[in-house]
Amino acid sequence: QVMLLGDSAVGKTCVLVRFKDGAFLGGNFIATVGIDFRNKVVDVDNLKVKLQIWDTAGQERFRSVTHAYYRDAQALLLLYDITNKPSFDNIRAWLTEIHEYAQRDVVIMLLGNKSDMAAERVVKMEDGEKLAKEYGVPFMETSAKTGGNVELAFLAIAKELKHRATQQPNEPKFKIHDYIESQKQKSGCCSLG
Ligand SMILES: Nc1nc2c(ncn2[C@@H]2O[C@H](COP(=O)(O)OP(=O)(O)OP(=O)(O)O)[C@@H](O)[C@H]2O)c(=O)[nH]1
Repeated sequence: QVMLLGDSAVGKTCVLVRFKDGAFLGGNFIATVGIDFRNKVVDVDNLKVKLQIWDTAGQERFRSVTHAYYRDAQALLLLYDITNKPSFDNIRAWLTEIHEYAQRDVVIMLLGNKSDMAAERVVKMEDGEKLAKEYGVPFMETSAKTGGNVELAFLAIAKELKHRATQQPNEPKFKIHDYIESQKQKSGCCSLG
């Protein structure tokens, strides 16, 4: 199981819909109530990995509902919105909650979403990178609108989980940081090959 976490309106539902259906939910913002999930099967080195992805409500009043699901998650995608400073400042509080409720070896990835909104940006990419480094978690900026890095975020998680499940003693360990660094698109844009 993979869980999406972060403040309300950072784009958790949109990132999931982009990954699942390849589309962008523009227009009216409809806050998630409680928790919702979608499945997607991805190919990892010719092996099918089924991701069950839980989309949680960012609003405070649903916190007690979502806490109950943390311990079943193998991976957590923690999102903030690059145009919303408080959503970035709250990441530390999210990480504290994660350490309190999630499994100790859970895979965590930090995502700065809405990278397409360059004109409204208030959180620098370096600040995201710095915070991620401090906590030792992989980081990338994503855009549910253009699709930038969305697929990569889930694929990196799927690869990591597959390696954990099938790791042979003599096999080199999968390095999620290196994989992401070699694959990621630096800008939010989409027109790469
Ligand atoms: N430009 C742009 N807008 C986005 C992006 N992702 C989400 N949005 C918009 O941001 C708003 C909130 O997106 P949601 O995905 O519903 O947010 P959420 O994090 O699921 O919110 P909660 O369900 O309350 O936790 C919507 O109006 C989206 O259209 C993005 O990458 N780029």
